[in-house]
Amino acid sequence: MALYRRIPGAIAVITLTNPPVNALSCTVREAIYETVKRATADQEVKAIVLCGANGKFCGGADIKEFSREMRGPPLVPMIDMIEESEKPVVAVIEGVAFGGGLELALGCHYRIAHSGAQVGLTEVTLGLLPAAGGTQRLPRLIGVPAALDIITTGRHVSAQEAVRLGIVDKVTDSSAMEEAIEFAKTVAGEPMGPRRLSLWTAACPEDLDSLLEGALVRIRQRSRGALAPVACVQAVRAAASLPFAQGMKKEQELMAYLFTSGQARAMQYCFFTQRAAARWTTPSGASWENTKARPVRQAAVIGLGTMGKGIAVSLSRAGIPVIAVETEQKRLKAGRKAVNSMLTRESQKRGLAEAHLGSISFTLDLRKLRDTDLVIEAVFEDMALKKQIFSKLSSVCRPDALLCTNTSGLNIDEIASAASRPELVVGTHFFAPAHVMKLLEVVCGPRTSPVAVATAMQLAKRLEKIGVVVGNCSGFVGNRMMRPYTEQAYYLLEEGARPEEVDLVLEEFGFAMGIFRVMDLSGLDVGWRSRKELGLTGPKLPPGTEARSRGGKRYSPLPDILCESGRLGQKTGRGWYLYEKERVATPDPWLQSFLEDYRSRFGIQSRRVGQDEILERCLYSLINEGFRILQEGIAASPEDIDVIYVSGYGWPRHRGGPMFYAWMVGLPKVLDKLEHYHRTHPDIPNLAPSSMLRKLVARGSPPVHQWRALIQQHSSQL
Ligand SMILES: CC/C=C/CC(=O)SCCNC(=O)CCNC(=O)[C@H](O)C(C)(C)COP(=O)(O)OP(=O)(O)OC[C@H]1O[C@@H](n2cnc3c(N)ncnc32)[C@H](O)[C@@H]1OP(=O)(O)O
Repeated sequence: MALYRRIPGAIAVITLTNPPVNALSCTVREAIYETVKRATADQEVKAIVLCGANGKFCGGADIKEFSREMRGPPLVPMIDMIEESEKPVVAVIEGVAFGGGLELALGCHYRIAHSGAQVGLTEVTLGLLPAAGGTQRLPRLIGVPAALDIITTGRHVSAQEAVRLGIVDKVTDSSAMEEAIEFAKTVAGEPMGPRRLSLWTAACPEDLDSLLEGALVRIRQRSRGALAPVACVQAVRAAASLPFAQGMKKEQELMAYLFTSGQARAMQYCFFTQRAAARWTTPSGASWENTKARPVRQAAVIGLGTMGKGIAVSLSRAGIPVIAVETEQKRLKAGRKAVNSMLTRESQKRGLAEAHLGSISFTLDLRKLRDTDLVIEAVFEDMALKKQIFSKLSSVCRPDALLCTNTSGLNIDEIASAASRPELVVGTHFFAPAHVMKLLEVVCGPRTSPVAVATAMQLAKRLEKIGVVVGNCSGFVGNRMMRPYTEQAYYLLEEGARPEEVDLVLEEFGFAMGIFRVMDLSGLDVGWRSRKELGLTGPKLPPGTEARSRGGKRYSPLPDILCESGRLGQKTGRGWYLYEKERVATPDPWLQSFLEDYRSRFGIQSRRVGQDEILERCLYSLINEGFRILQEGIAASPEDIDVIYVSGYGWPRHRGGPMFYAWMVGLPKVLDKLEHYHRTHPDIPNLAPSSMLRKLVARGSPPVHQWRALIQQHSSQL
């Protein structure tokens, strides 16, 4: 709702009241209409102040209403009504003014912000555009180039930048409300015509076409295939070239097209699932609601390799004092230097004073961890080494200290077996670079206690990461699903495709990089090392093993052969591609003839592999593994899998995540295709459709949010 009160000085104050973010629900819109009408009709009122309750102006339209039938007054005429008011309307921006919230403020005649506030036209992140006049008023207010950037990225703009750009008229460190009231008194009685943005003309550069073309190029690089940012560019073009009323018409047309699109649905699904992941539960009844996290006042990181350094920086950035441990003086020195320079860059970028960072001390002595609340071990993926460390930690750390292992796939329970308190051992799978990537898989072993899970999830929140609770199995959720995906990519090469063909299909789907470019970037030796450890290649491979088969299943030795010949990816200048200019991947003629030789050596008839087959075999095999993960209770819900893929594996947000995508495609189609590919490739068992997929199809393919109820009938590893 919106509360109305009159205060001395002939001011009407209208307060949006809809916790937690004062979203513009149907009731709020009705109340705004009513209260603004009341204020404009009241002879005693000379100016109006519009604010939000609880220190937040407004988080925009109520996203929950998007999936229901639209009720109540629409936003556009409501904002027009405010702009048309003869009495000045001053918006008090505290906390946030996002999406429709900022559009509402742009309809006001003045905007006063608190220094801690943020503004933004965030609609594009929900697959929409700012269709309550935002695409037409913002360019008129701050010019086309700056508006184009804000509208197409949906980025959050600080109050300081907002005042610099002219989005707000004033920023204050003290009470924005008091400032606005005093200001409103000074402008009462002035003509408001010049303050109506709809009457302004957008300042536009001469080379408008090249500005817009440049934006489209950046959009294609950032989110290929996404409709909303392209529509945003078209709407801003209208603001630059058409009168306001026609621009508004264009904005509405574009919105009508986006609003019902699958992409908008997918992105709104991502918004809610990301928040739902924090509300973890386990079948034992433990949950975020009934389990208290232990406070973490001091943390330690063991190992200052790539992951350890990023984790230490993340902790420090969250204001947590860190003790960083290494085994050798040389490594300690190099680690300290790297961490300190990362922190310096970080504080410069964020304008943070050092006081806001947690201190980091460096040591070779594990005994220094005796008072630590939480330790994150981040050494190499070597089970024996990890167990040794956990055994030592058990004797040096406090009995209640939480012991976390940063592993991308090792058995948490085996690591925990080396600790004297296995219930306090939890997996924290960070993603590289750990101070940048948002995802944290919190891996729960069979003996991990709810308190350990709660503390790790709370830590994720403090580190501004998205924590997702997963069960213990090789590769957990994310990496386990990657395996069949990468394997299919190798098999497609064996059968006749080229790396650039596979990558192009995946990039057109929306991944920033195809799988072969990703492997070249991270280094082919990463997978090689783990295949050697698993005895799939290298010295542990039993003599006489068939080259293209392991345990009766198809195996591709292609990546092993590349590694053996020193092609490790970007770092060696060649991998699946050639890198003559640093980081620029070009198709390599050598690889082409190598693949031809390989096929003829193994008697493989090369064929033209179509784009549909590339996409289906790669994605459906990954999705199929997702269904198996659900069946085994390794993930609590399909939504959790989708959060993992969107926030940690570059799955395009406008496709919602693999499980959501499967549902959008149609589960019967996914099942049918998997059956087909399994029939034609019986030596690839993971193409056999999972029983969970069959079950969902048999039940009429219910929407994703209903799967959880079906899953609960199965076993759970959580
Ligand atoms: C007719 C079409 C018109 C479209 C124009 C629009 O306005 S589209 C909406 C544009 N708004 C946004 O994009 C803002 C989305 N919200 C946020 O970015 C953040 O929630 C926040 C406002 C920055 C607050 O962040 P914080 O971390 O403090 O809290 P949460 O994100 O956890 O949110 C708290 C709960 O509030 C729910 N919520 C947030 N925004 C909205 C919203 N606009 N509509 C409905 N609900 C919203 C959020 O889901 C959380 O709910 P829980 O049930 O507690 O999970």
